[in-house]
Amino acid sequence: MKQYLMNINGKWVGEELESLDVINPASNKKIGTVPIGGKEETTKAIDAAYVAFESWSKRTAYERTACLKRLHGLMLEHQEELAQIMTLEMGKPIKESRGEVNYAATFIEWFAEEGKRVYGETIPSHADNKRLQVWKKPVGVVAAITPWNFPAAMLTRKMGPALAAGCTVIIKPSSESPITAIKLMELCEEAGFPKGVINLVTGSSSKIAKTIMENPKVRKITFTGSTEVGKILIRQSADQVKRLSLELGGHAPFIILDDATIDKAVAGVMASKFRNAGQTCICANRIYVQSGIYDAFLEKFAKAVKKLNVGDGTNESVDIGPLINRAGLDKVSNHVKDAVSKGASVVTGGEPITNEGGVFYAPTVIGDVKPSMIMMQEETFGPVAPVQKIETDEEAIKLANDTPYGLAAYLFTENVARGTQVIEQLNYGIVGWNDGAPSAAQVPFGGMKESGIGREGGHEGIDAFLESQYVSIGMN
Ligand SMILES: NC(=O)c1ccc[n+]([C@@H]2O[C@H](COP(=O)([O-])OP(=O)(O)OC[C@H]3O[C@@H](n4cnc5c(N)ncnc54)[C@H](O)[C@@H]3O)[C@@H](O)[C@H]2O)c1
Ligand SMILES: O=C[C@H](O)CS(=O)(=O)O
Repeated sequence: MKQYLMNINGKWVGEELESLDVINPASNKKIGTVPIGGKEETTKAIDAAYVAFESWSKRTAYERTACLKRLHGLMLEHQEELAQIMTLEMGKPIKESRGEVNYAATFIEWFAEEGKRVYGETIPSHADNKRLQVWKKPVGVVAAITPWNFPAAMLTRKMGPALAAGCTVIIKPSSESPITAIKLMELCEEAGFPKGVINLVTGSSSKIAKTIMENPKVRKITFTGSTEVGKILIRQSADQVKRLSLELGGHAPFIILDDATIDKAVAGVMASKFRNAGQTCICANRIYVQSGIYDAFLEKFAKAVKKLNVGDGTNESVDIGPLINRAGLDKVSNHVKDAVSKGASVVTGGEPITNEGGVFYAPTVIGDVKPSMIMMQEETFGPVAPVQKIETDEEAIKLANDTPYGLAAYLFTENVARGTQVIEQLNYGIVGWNDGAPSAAQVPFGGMKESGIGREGGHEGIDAFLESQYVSIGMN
């Protein structure tokens, strides 16, 4: 059984600490251990990042870009190794894991270039004896806390811009899938990032976060995870006014109007809903279908869902892997039971699948749903697709916006004017219009309302790691 370690100031450490097990959710078997780091280790990581910041922030953007480009190449070279460990530790089908490694690498590649375009400004002066400028500076030491469901991409979506901007980082991956981050750390070493620029700690998230929040050397927290934890971090960050970027929970409405192309809509829902077994922040959580095509859509959709192959993600033919753990399976089961108890009908699926100790749930379509059902209000985070019939565009907009979340929404209609008028009224940071898979490195990804603060990806993604310094120059 491999004992993986933390990396602090260029050294692999933690073998003397108590460790936690990393479990393969497809088999319930232990695949490795990681150290349970706490205050001492986190403080050492912060100190290392703080010291390294002095030199790293003064490197030219071109020097930083060179490290990032080497990391990009190494990620592609090690795609299979990274994908295999990702699938083992969190269950994602291997073909999706390979895709995630490529997707994760695009953030490194895109921000390697973006770092060379951190431009300041000159501002027309109001007085002939003054010159007004805006200089851009890296925010400082950054703590990055990431979720389990995209263990590579959610990390590089933070590391890429932070490092390109000249910041140094402390990474805290999810304890459910820490090994992918450790493997990425190995590649960062090989890419030649100086010691202390990137540090990785594993273990007690609350103790690590508390140490981060109480240390003035950390100027920025970038978090991806649940809204509940995001709210804890907002409260904790207040004492030292730490900068925050928050990528939080979602509850995506998927609206299909009667002029949509049904086959395109089915393909869109399949891509959005069943990616990572429905364990993504932007997957369709509520599917609203206009009455004129409801029956035809439901028939084709259910037929496509029944074809999905469930099993161990290391098998190339598998489409749906396990849920992340027993708690995740129980949540999905409870959401379905709640819906059925309130009058919903199971069109297909609706049951857990017992398979070699793993935690699997059958790809499921639920009909006759109502807004009062839990799955229509909270993230199910599983392969369950609730479908509700709607009559008008206005009804779809009202239902779609009736949530504290505002991350992603989807609309399928072929009518440009109609689509524009609907989307203008949707309170969501991301909208897939006839597209079930909108994510990319060059776009501003993030949510409104309780789905987060700020954006990751695109030029806004690097702005999150920069401070603007206004300089007024007296010429007399
Ligand atoms: N908006 C996005 O881009 C995005 C992307 C991926 C996942 N998510 C959301 O993340 C959630 C699933 O991921 P998860 O289960 O890993 O989320 P989570 O909030 O349980 O954990 C996220 C990270 O925070 C850590 N953490 C847990 N409690 C903490 C605390 N008190 N203080 C500091 N850190 C703490 C965890 O160890 C993990 O590293 C879903 O809600 C999903 O929608 C959002
Ligand atoms: O789970 C949330 C991720 O941000 C989804 S994506 O990989 O960015 O599409």
